[in-house]
Amino acid sequence: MVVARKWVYVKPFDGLPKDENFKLEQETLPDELAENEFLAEAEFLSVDPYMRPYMAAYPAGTTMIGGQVSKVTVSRNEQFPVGAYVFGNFGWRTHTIVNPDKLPAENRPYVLPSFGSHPRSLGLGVLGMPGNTAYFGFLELCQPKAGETVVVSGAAGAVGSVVGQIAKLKGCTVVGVAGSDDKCAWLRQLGFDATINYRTVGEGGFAAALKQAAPKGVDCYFDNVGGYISAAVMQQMNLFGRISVCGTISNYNDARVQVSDPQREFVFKQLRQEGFIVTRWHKRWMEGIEANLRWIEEGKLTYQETVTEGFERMPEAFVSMLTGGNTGKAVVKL
Ligand SMILES: NC(=O)C1=CN([C@@H]2O[C@H](COP(=O)(O)OP(=O)(O)OC[C@H]3O[C@@H](n4cnc5c(N)ncnc54)[C@H](OP(=O)(O)O)[C@@H]3O)[C@@H](O)[C@H]2O)C=CC1
Ligand SMILES: C/C=C/C(C)=O
Repeated sequence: MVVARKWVYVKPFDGLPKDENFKLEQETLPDELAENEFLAEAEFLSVDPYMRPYMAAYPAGTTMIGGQVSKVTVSRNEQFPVGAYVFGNFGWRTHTIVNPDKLPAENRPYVLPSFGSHPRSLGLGVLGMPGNTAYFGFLELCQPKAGETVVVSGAAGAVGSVVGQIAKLKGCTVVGVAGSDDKCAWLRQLGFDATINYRTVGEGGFAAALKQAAPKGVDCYFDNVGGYISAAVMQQMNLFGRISVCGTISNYNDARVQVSDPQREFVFKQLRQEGFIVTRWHKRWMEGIEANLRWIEEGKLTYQETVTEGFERMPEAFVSMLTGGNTGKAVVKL
């Protein structure tokens, strides 16, 4: 008999998530698997920003959504043999019975490719959804060219840190915006040409700091945060600039801030802005993972993880990530 533990969303979020929004529960799983099913035992779980806005679409009583790296411990599906490690969007739970055939194509679990000497947890970060968000969301939408200036907000996180490094690989000058001096120092170690600690310069000083960091203006903006940071970057875009809108974490917990109307910039500088959800590229998923793994193996792409130990600490790790407690990818190890 397998008893799964799971974190249930028991009360709608209001502002920053709090303990009262979550309840740790148990669920006894069936003893027998049906044909095509397998049992997955979680090893690493992901905490991601999207969980905050996406949960608004789910009723109280739903298990928290999310990806995990897990081990197949029992199987009646030859594509997922016992002992294989898989990525799946199984939610915040320790054990899950899965029938992949019943899931939509863009949400199917997959067996992790070999990461060589690198940890399997990278399947939640640079070699998983956030890494692919950087790879496709930046290269496809920004179409960067050597010599251009790229600004990345949320630059020291899972997605942003990879975007900035790919931009350097493409020969760009890269400016990273992040929320602490330590994060900025790490970005410069990664090769970022300039950094801005947005918390130190504040909203009033941001435009001047950006002008100093990007004196030739901005050709590509990879936007992870929205709000006043993005409004200021829009004002300093160059002719024919491209903006990839990846996320707006600055307003996931709060009301949207008022920013000045950016439309004028779009007309006179002939800018192009496009939002995306990374599953748009689900048919090319392994291309992104293989490219990022190759760059890691070649020493051209570096990663960092912030690991919280213990399933019972999932809500704590989630809130910490939303408030800047992570550098690189935030994961929870069971
Ligand atoms: N479109 C898509 O398909 C996808 C979009 N995303 C989006 O990408 C963004 C980054 O995700 P991910 O890399 O996983 O997360 P991160 O690893 O970057 O973690 C979140 C970070 O956001 C920063 N942050 C929090 N509040 C603010 C704020 N008010 N202003 C500026 N920065 C803030 C914090 O860093 P700091 O200390 O710098 O403040 C925090 O560490 C999110 O907006 C997310 O929704 C992610 C995956 C897929
Ligand atoms: C898949 C993730 C989406 C966002 C907006 O974070």
